[in-house]
Amino acid sequence: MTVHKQVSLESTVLLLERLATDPSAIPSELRSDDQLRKRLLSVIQKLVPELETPVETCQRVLYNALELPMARVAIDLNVLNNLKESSSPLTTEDLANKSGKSPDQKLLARILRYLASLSLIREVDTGLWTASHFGNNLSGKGQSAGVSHMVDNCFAAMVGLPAFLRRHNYDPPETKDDTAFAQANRVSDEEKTFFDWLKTRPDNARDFNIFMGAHRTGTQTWLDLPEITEEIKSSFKKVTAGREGGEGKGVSFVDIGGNIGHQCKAFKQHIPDLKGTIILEDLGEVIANADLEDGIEKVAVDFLRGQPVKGAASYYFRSVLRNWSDPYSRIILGHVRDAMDEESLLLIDELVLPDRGAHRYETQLDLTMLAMLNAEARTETHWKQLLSGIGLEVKDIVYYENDAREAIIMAKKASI
Ligand SMILES: C[S@@+](CC[C@H](N)C(=O)[O-])C[C@H]1O[C@@H](n2cnc3c(N)ncnc32)[C@H](O)[C@@H]1O
Repeated sequence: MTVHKQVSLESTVLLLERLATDPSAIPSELRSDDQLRKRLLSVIQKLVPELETPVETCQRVLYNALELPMARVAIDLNVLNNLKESSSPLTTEDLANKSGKSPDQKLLARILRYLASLSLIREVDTGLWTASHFGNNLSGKGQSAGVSHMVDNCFAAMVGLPAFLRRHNYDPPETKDDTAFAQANRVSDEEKTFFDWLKTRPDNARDFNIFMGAHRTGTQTWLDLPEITEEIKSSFKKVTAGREGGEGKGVSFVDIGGNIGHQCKAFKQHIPDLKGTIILEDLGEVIANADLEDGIEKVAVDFLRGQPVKGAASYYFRSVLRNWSDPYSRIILGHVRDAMDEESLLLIDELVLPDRGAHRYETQLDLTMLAMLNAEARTETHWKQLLSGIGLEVKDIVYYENDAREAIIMAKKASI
């Protein structure tokens, strides 16, 4: 029995070693069978902390803070993309020449050695480098903007969270001005919130805006849900019926805090036959960067102050209310409630956390919202309380991603 166990364990380890050293040997079924792939990933991630010694755990965890900043450097020096685009391995000197930044070569070699030790790139010979699956995964436009956003915009707040929580005796305030973000960045009075701070930092804002187009975790989108798109179509018919101008003058979709219009464009693509105007709302300086097509209009709105578009078929928030604690969310939602017709739909595209067993994708987002904005990701019970407290009734919650439970919460004005 023991011998059998040893033999099968040894052969399992050998097999995994072979796959790690030569990723081309990974069976294609493992990449194509998503369930099996996720099971293997989950088991490996759970086994690592179980098998480590204290020294190994410290080596892995204590220096973790270096990983993302050095990925940021790799992106800055264009290392990942240069390797991805090259058909043959590149030397340190090649990478220095192609970086556009003339880095010191000894420094670059140290950085590359570190990146290779994390598998962000591969070291095929002394001073000779090639791309890796891991590095390629981070090199896309949205992903590399995400790395830059995390390091340049969020890192100080994350690192400062312990001191902030100590200062507040582990009972953080709900205000938008006194945050770990504000404390860590020692912000001036005019830029106390992250969104105010972005106003004078166009490079940081650009990375944030690009990342917003790629920040969701799965491949499904809410627009793949026919039960929701059919509801919008039906609501559009009802809100425009009997109105002057009819369907031609109606508003089908208002994306509130819609950034530079990723979802407005997706909406138009998914429901091209729906008449009516699509409206993108965000702060003036944000929509100034939105490049929109016909049929989508932009309106500069501070959603804490009001909702100018009345009686639209649908009002949509994606990843917005997670930025605001309950008192602010009540103000924002209250303005929308006042603008809604009886038949208008409120669509909240958000994480809906389970009461227990939350996924890492959910818990890490929740605490990032705390660090940046004194805000949070909410459970189903919390969402229902928040909405019913201001006269909005949840009609349905439709989940469309399972790891991080992304869902559409559909609500209407509560009948009086
Ligand atoms: C986390 S982003 C989500 C963007 C977009 N909905 C998405 O899912 O890609 C939050 C958005 O809220 C906008 N925002 C922040 N404060 C605002 C305010 N007071 N009024 C209007 N928009 C605001 C930001 O500019 C940003 O585009």
